[in-house]
Amino acid sequence: MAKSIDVTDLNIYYGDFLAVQDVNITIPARAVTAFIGPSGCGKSTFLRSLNRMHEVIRGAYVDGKVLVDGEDLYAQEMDPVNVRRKIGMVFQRPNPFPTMSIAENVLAGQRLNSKRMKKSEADDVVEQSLRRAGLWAEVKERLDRPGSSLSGGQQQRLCIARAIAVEPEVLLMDEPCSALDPISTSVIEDLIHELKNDYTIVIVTHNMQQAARVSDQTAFFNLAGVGQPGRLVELGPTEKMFANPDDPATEAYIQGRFG
Ligand SMILES: Nc1ncnc2c1ncn2[C@@H]1O[C@H](COP(=O)(O)OP(=O)(O)OP(=O)(O)O)[C@@H](O)[C@H]1O
Repeated sequence: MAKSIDVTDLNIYYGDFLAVQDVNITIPARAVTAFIGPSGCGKSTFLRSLNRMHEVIRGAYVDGKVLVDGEDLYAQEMDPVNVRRKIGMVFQRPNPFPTMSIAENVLAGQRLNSKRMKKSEADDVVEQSLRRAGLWAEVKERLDRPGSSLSGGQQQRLCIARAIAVEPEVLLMDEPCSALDPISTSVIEDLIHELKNDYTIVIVTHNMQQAARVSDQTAFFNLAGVGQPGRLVELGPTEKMFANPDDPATEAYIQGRFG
């Protein structure tokens, strides 16, 4: 199920503006890769290029290659909708469909893919996805209540359940805990740890402790200067990146000297 991602010479544009320049990176399967770096260096932009969400913005495009287990995401015959099904995304603010029930929220991806399911099959997807997202015990008695009736941390786990219900190969998470309290954050971090047995996970985070806790490898992005594109400065095993990075800018950022 989980797949590795190989990015070669990727440039990412918003119209004429080159936001991220010349990224080369391999993201391994069944591991967590963290993207860190100061505001505006292109972490979210790069993340969105990994499931073709970037091009949803008018005038936005990329050049270079993104291969998922050798398959070119940007090949002409590749359907972006299918790409987004295989490479799921969880956003900063929990965004369940507010009027849909908890169960319908979990099934929303399936419905979008117009997958017809028997009731028993749908019930099974709901239960399994909520179990995997660590939310089942808390919501099993109220599956028909609206998604908006849950707390922020529960809503984020519901969004994770929705993302994994379609059995993606990769899970992209853009600051998934930044709107959550410390207890919910810790629940989500445990969940990430659990999910990496089956998924390729990429997480953008501003929280250095979180990157150190949850990730196996860390990628540090930075800007060469104001108005310059973001670049991948250093990539390495998380322990090494935090204890003994090669680049002085990585060290300065991790130590909180800028950003
Ligand atoms: N929709 C957009 N249209 C034009 N430029 C954009 C758009 N979104 C982001 N940018 C620009 O692209 C660059 C990278 O932004 P991005 O949001 O990817 O950075 P980031 O590292 O994720 O920042 P943060 O940590 O603050 O979320 C910035 O210069 C930003 O202004």
